[in-house]
Amino acid sequence: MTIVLTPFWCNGVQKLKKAPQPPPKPAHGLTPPALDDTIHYERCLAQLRSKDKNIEKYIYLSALKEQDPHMFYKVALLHMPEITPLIYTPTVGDACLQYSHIYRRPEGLFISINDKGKIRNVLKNWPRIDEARISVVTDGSRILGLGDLGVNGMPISIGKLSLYIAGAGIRPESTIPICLDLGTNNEKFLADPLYLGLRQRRVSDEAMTAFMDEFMHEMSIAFPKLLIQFEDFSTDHAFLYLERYRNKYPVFNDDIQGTGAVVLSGFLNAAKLSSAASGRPLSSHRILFFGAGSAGVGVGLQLMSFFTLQGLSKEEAREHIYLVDSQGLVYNDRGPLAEHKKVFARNDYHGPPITNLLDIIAHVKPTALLGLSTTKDAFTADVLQAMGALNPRPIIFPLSNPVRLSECNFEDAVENTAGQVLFASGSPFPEMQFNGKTLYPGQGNNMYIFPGLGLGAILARATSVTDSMVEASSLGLAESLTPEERGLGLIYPHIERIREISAFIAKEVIRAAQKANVDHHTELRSMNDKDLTEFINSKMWNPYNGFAKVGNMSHL
Ligand SMILES: NC(=O)C1=CN([C@@H]2O[C@H](COP(=O)(O)OP(=O)(O)OC[C@H]3O[C@@H](n4cnc5c(N)ncnc54)[C@H](OP(=O)(O)O)[C@@H]3O)[C@@H](O)[C@H]2O)C=CC1
Ligand SMILES: CC(=O)C(=O)O
Ligand SMILES: [Mg+2]
Repeated sequence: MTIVLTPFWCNGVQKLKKAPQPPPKPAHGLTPPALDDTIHYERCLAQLRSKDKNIEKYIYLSALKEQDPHMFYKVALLHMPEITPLIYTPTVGDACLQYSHIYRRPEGLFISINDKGKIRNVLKNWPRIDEARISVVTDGSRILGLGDLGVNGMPISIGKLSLYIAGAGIRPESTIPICLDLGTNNEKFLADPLYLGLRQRRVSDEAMTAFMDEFMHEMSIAFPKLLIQFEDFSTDHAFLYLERYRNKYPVFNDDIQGTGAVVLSGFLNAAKLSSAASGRPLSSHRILFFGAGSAGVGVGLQLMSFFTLQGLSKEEAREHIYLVDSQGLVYNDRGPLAEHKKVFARNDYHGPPITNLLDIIAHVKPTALLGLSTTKDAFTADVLQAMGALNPRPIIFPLSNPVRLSECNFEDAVENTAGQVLFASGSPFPEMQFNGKTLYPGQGNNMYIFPGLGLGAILARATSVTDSMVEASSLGLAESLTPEERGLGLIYPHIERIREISAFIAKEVIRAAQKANVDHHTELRSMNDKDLTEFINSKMWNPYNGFAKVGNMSHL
């Protein structure tokens, strides 16, 4: 018998403030006689697969999630490789572009600049205040590589939280997707009669900061146990608000820190394979970032921090990293630079700007080329061949999302490096045959990090998310490869193991929180690793067994 959950939007706010109850079993006669959970699961999969277009599959899955969350998460968890690209990148990119047209019902909180001065009243309308543990907050200003989508960014917050639930067993009721509406500079949306957001251009930086200060303060009062994940803020605001709030509230920025962690992890596993082929030590790597925004610089900072842990000075660590932006190689003599790029501006080049990627590669001789530029096909055949000529096993990560903005595809990377490429992309590519061998692309996406990082921070009741916690998530992910996965040459684990991986990452994150003294759940300190892992697993919400058996997180 399938369990039908009444969507909480239908119930009225007052009623919903009560603790969640197990869903009532539908009374006899209210479901068809032969409705069986196992067969219904097959029925749902068949309905999903009958749709031709991914956006239709997205719409079907959104409806299933609302009507029968257990079935939705069961399908998602048992078919992660098939479902993740539908509820997350790349399809979520289309869902955002079309949100104002495909919108059917509210899911999440919308807080606009017009709510300034009374944000508290809006937050009070959230039906499950006591349950709230994690919120993904976007202002829609840089959605994936698609730019300013205004309030159409909401599906990003929804999609990330679905992955928290599927991937780390966060209770559905404990999640709050939030989209802040501070206007949009997207002319097409402003002219669209169906656009769902405020019909005004983005407010000034000053007005935004005043709004953000009130928002963060009121969030901490309304939801005292909440961890906040900032998502897809434009790069200047991403760095600004992370620094402004990170020592005051439990908050992290997924694009800077989550991406930094996932890419460091993949880089470490790739570097092992690359070093085995070249004999070069880790300390000889030169990493070229094509793209110097929140993601590129975030990854650079994470790599630099790792190199300093290996005993290098900050200056020595910095030497390993080269940035390229839309004006070419980033170096000090080039002229004024955006604040976030300065840390990696080169001091060892004084000539005219180098703008062509092939020329930059000839100058830098990189061992690794990472794309975070939103520039489709920037890694041309010539670029890929140049990387192959420089390295027996070149590390090439085209990480821009969605897939249509990827700097190259897997097939081209394989063919232009004689199959030697160590590859990871932001959005998924299919495996391929090359010279009689199956080659597997990695997916270097922060979805491997944030569920475990968030779960660990929540369970530790961390008062802030420290750099050491982020680093622990990264090293935990790198370590979580099984011997079988290493044997296949993978640099990221199979996504089917996401719960196991998230539990491991959460354990590492909790230990790091304890070392940094930011944990408030001090009972966890005396647990050995085995008991701590069991504790983490016992807290994961499980869609298979029905609501009654779900762990209760209300004590956290
Ligand atoms: N795989 C993952 O997990 C993640 C992937 N991403 C992806 O990374 C991408 C970038 O995100 P983010 O850093 O926040 O975005 P930004 O827009 O802030 O950064 C883009 C960067 O690319 C540079 N750039 C743009 N065009 C070119 C070009 N033709 N040649 C060289 N450089 C160029 C820009 O240069 P300039 O500074 O001069 O404008 C800027 O430095 C997005 O597609 C996003 O989806 C982000 C987070 C996680
Ligand atoms: C994956 C992600 O966070 C991004 O592309 O922005
Ligand atoms: Mg993002």
